[in-house]
Amino acid sequence: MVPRLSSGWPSRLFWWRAARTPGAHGQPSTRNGASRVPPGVSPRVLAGGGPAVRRGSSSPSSRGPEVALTCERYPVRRLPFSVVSEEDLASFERIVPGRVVTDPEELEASNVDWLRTMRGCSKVLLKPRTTEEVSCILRYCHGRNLAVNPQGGNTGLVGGSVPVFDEVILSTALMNQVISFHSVSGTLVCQAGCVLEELSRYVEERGFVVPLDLGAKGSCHIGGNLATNAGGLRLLRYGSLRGTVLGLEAVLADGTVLNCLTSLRKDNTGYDLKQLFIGSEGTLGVITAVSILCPPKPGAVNVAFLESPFYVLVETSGSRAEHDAEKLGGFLDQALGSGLVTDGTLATDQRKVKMLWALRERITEALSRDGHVYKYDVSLPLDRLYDLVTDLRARLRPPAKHVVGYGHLGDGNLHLNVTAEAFSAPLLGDLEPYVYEWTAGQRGSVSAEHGVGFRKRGALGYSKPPEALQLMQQLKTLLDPKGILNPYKTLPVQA
Ligand SMILES: O=C(O)CC[C@@H](O)C(=O)O
Ligand SMILES: [Zn+2]
Repeated sequence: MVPRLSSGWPSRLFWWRAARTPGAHGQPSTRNGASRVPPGVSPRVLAGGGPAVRRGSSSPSSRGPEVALTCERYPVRRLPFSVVSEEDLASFERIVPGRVVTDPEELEASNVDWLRTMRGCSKVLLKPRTTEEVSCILRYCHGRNLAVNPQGGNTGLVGGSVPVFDEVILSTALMNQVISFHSVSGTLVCQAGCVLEELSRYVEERGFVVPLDLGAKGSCHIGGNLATNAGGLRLLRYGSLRGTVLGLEAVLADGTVLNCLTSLRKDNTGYDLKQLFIGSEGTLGVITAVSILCPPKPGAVNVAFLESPFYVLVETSGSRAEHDAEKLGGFLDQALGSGLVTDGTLATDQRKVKMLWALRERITEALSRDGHVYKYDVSLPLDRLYDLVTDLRARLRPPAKHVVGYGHLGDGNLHLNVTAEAFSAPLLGDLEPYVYEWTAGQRGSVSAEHGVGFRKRGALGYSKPPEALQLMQQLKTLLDPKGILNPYKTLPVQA
């Protein structure tokens, strides 16, 4: 069911299909089992709808019952870090005056993840504005053996951005300044706490685009994007952050500032150290500033939305509207003529393009309204991408409600989501390790783009050999010997 497109042409390509598990309740399906609209997306949205809901836009407390403490739901033991004392709070107050948050209500939003499935019990949140302040905080915490949870927009889906116990939360929210923008090369240098959507607006006003786009753009921070090596909606077109990031600045666990914030296109001076921090999820250092290459804003954008039983969104971007329209028209004629595609709609004007993208971007939000969501984010060979979904639909019974498969077709990335009314340990047992074994059987990856965080660290062995895991551990010990940075995350669970 994959439309054949000339290689390298589509800039973004997504798909989804939804169906109920046997015996589950939910919205009516069409005869072939596919919903007419993506799950949870109302026809009103299809017809024009409201603005896209941003991940993180609704406060956790406004969305249902109390979230269970992570340490009560999952088998995890607190490591022997110190406990924050009154004296520590006074020291923090000297480092970031007026920006030490201890109010439990304010802390709640930072202790709970966006999915509302993980909750820490941190007693303090710090809001530095500068790299020097981050350095002082880490030097202090290192000396006192206090664990630290670096936090950006808290939009992650693997529990990497919230504390597991009482880690000090170090937020980048106030580190939101653009440092420089080069109007010829498109090189953007900014602090880590800049919100992705605001950066997008900033560079688009100057004729460029950020090479990264996500449903969570309204809340996520660029530093968090780098720390998690976020993939997102433009990866097929512009490649991963590992290619578009030119440099970064990070603060190490002991407070050392590592300034690799270059903007050079070529720099072949030995190890590419910035790559260590991209995707390290705050376990090796706290990213404080980034330098990123922004491509020119495309002059023409076309979006095609093609229909059933799979829904595919194809975006093309180029510089000459007539040329692009002709190519896309040729493809659509061929796809419709061959019966590969049954129906579709095409958009070139901004409003409709945005509306079509909202359908895709809001699936995560829609799923979160369906109860507890078990999320898997796997890379698979393209010809097996959907088999895992079909397989699970046949296997699972209630309390599973919906098994939804969507993702990034062009990247071979399946987002497998299983919903249930509430968390169920037996259902988790039905899903894991089955999903991971299935993925490993295809030589796939158990985390295509969401990272490892707290949730996937037990599954790393399905995608990396023991030697690679050992090297990861050695690097962690080298850079953070006391293990204070984002503990309980990203590295394999220690026996
Ligand atoms: O919610 C998910 O499973 C995927 C979220 C995100 O990576 C997306 O592609 O929309
Ligand atoms: Zn995705």
